[in-house]
Amino acid sequence: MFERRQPIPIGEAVKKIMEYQIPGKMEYVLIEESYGRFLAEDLIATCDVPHFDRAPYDGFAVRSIDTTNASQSNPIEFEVIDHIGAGMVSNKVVKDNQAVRIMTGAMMPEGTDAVVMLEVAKTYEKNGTPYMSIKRSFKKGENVSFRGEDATKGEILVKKGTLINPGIQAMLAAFGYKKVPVAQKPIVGLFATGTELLEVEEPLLPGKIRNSNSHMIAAQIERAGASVQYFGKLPDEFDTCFEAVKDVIGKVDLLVTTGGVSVGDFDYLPEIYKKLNAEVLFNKVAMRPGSVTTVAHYNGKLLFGLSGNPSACYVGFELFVRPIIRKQLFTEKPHLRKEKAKLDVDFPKANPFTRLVRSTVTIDGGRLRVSPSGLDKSNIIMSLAGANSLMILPGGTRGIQAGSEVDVLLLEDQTGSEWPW
Ligand SMILES: Nc1nc2c(c(=O)[nH]1)N[C@H]1C(S)=C(S)[C@@H](COP(=O)(O)OP(=O)(O)OC[C@H]3O[C@@H](n4cnc5c(N)ncnc54)[C@H](O)[C@@H]3O)O[C@H]1N2
Ligand code: MOO
Ligand SMILES: [Mg+2]
Repeated sequence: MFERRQPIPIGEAVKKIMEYQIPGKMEYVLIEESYGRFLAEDLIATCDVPHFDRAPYDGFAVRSIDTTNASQSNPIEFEVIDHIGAGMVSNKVVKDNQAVRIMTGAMMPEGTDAVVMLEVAKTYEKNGTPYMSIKRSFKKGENVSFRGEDATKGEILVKKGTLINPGIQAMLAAFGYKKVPVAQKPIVGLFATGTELLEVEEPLLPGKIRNSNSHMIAAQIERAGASVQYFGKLPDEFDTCFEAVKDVIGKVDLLVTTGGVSVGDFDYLPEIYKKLNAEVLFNKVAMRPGSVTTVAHYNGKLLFGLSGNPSACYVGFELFVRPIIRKQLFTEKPHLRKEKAKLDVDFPKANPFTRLVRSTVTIDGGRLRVSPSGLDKSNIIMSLAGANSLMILPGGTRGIQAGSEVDVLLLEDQTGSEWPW
């Protein structure tokens, strides 16, 4: 008897997956290798930045009190007693009407509390001794970059789970993190199933197609922040697939398969889950494409049976695999970022399931606009190239008109959402 599957809403399916507590793991990598990784600990200031008062301009370090009476009609003269650049430290103590010629980044000499920019000082020599004079007063602290103005020791600056960007690289260096605590990349095992599949380099044959999904998913796994362990393609043969799947489960953190998950005579994933005695969390989701996406739990591991249809596979990955990867990377917002956008075209046909349309979001006058990036069928590959988002069209009895506001999930954005539905 044919077993009819019971579709569950997307939000419920995501929830079932996210209930699995798969703890993230930490490792240390050299700062040179940390760009693009996720912080495994809060980034804390290990020192004040800067850790000394310094000059933000090229000029003269003075005691502001000596400048009080300076004016256009009353220039005040200073004897220049030392000359320092960044990295140099003056050992002179600056006294009444004395100054140190100082360059940007150099430490303020003892006794000084203001910097006169080169442009406003008149310089000259008297008997071989350098002097300078100014025609305006300077306040205490004027033109000084103070110790700790950028960061104070002990301050929490970046939260655990944040993607390391070039700015964070600068901070890590400034605080002396030669080794950076980052989230270990979860290892995602990957199989493509299908007797019809050819390798990329093989010539086309009748009834056969090139295996494009494994390359697509490998890239999605990397985009999500994990490592892919590709185990190759499998023919649609039960025993071969069962043994192969069983064999690798212990070697990976998550296992993704593509194809063979629907109700066809050669779709063996459902039977494989049964024979493994895996707990199937769901085998039908009320969405298009990707309705056949099946997720099972076995021996502490999640097994993701993504559809063989390329677009269905792609969408299934982004909705269900990405967040569990991001969770293991300590991200607080593991889901795709959800925003509102104005729809550019009509979708007159009703659909009972929520549709996730591969789309292109553009920014127009500061507002998001969205249109499909190509044909909206689950067996389509080409619409994926221009997809920077998934437009969410709620299921129902009516279509949706151009000009309506719709939700979009942004595929390239790193901010994320806590919980989309
Ligand atoms: N009677 C029913 N038939 C189908 C149903 C259904 O509910 N009842 N669901 C349809 C839906 S929706 C989808 S989506 C597909 C899902 O099929 P499977 O996930 O079992 O995948 P396959 O049958 O193995 O392949 C489907 C399709 O995708 C191509 N494919 C597979 N692997 C790859 C790959 N690595 N690279 C590129 N293309 C691949 C494959 O050749 C097929 O054309 O089932 C519907 N049927
Ligand atoms: O799983 Mo299918 O993708 O709904 O067309
Ligand atoms: Mg099938």
